[in-house]
Amino acid sequence: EKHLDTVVQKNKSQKVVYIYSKELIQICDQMQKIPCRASMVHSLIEAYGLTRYMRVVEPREATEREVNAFHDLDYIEFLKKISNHDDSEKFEDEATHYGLSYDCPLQLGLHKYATMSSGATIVAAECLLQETCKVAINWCGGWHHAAKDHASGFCYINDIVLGILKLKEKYDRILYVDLDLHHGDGVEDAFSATSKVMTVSFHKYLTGFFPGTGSLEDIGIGKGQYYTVNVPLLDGIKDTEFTPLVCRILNKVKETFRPEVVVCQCGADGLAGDPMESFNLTHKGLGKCLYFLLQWNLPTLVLGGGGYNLSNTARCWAFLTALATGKQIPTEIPDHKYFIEYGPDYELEVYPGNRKNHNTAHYLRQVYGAVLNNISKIC
Ligand SMILES: CN(c1ccc(C(=O)NO)cc1)S(=O)(=O)c1ccc(-c2ccccn2)s1
Ligand SMILES: [Zn+2]
Repeated sequence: EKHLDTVVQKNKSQKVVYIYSKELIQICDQMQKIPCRASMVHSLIEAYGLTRYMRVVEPREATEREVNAFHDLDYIEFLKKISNHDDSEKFEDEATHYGLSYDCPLQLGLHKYATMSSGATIVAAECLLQETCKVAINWCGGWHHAAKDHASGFCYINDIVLGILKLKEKYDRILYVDLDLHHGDGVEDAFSATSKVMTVSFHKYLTGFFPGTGSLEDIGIGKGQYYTVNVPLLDGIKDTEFTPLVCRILNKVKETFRPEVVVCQCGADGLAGDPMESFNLTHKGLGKCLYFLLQWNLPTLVLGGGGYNLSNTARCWAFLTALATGKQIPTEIPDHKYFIEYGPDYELEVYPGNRKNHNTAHYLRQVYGAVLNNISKIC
């Protein structure tokens, strides 16, 4: 009896946890800036038959207590208040005060969306805490810009910070890796003064490009000095430069910081073909970065984020899901509800464009040298 129980337990701990429910997808589909993206991602993962190799776990809403562990009460109360009024114009001024304007449009059900997508990340973190899995995935999470007192960059509640606070209940040293095109400012700011959470962000850094933070000189403060790592990059970077840079830096981070758990934000707006028209990455480049992290065999929380070419984002995250489950998937897109969106080739591949790469070898050597110099200061 005991033997069987351990076998079952072991088997469960091998499976990747995949956070999903019809309600979660239906709510996330309503986000104006990424309409139906949640459905496209889930449908492709299901069409590739990957859900059978994962333990599907339903999310719940983040509780007020969990949300207020990071966010200010007045901001969350306001979010709740305007989310249920369709005449939100009368709150215009207050809305702007909380960052709820152009780039974080007001829409009905916003509060429910924010608490569901962050509850999903918290449930994923709980699965890692309970050691019932090694890898937990929430493609509806990864909202790295949300600040404690205001919305920013399409992000309302910072599910990543809430997930890390949950992991802190058990783990002492937590590594956060941000592969999104944009700087993970909200997560960095939350932990810039502590040496217990190391944040490493790879992003486009150019005057006037959102959010404008994340320079080489941005290394953390007080006890957190050197536990914030920023890798500022320029337009046009390709897998061949991005992947080795990421892996070499993460290798040094592992040696010095010795993380016990990893949180990886896999924003897909750095892919070739994204409307952000910045980086020139493919799903394979991001895949090699995630694969490198998974080889550490540490509990790993995998999250989504940006990604505005919806079919490329679905291609990428289906590929990363297959990689996490150790399954090969064919390059032909399987028939499913959104098949038509994958034309004209109907294949998994995302091909790099031939946009100019502004990252010279000299520039990348400078950045790499400065970053490694900072990391080596960690005792
Ligand atoms: C609100 N902004 C964002 C949007 C997304 C992100 C993001 O994905 N972060 O990870 C960050 C900031 S913003 O002001 O820079 C933009 C608004 C609309 C943008 C856009 C939309 C489509 C194509 C190109 N750009 S960028
Ligand atoms: Zn982004």
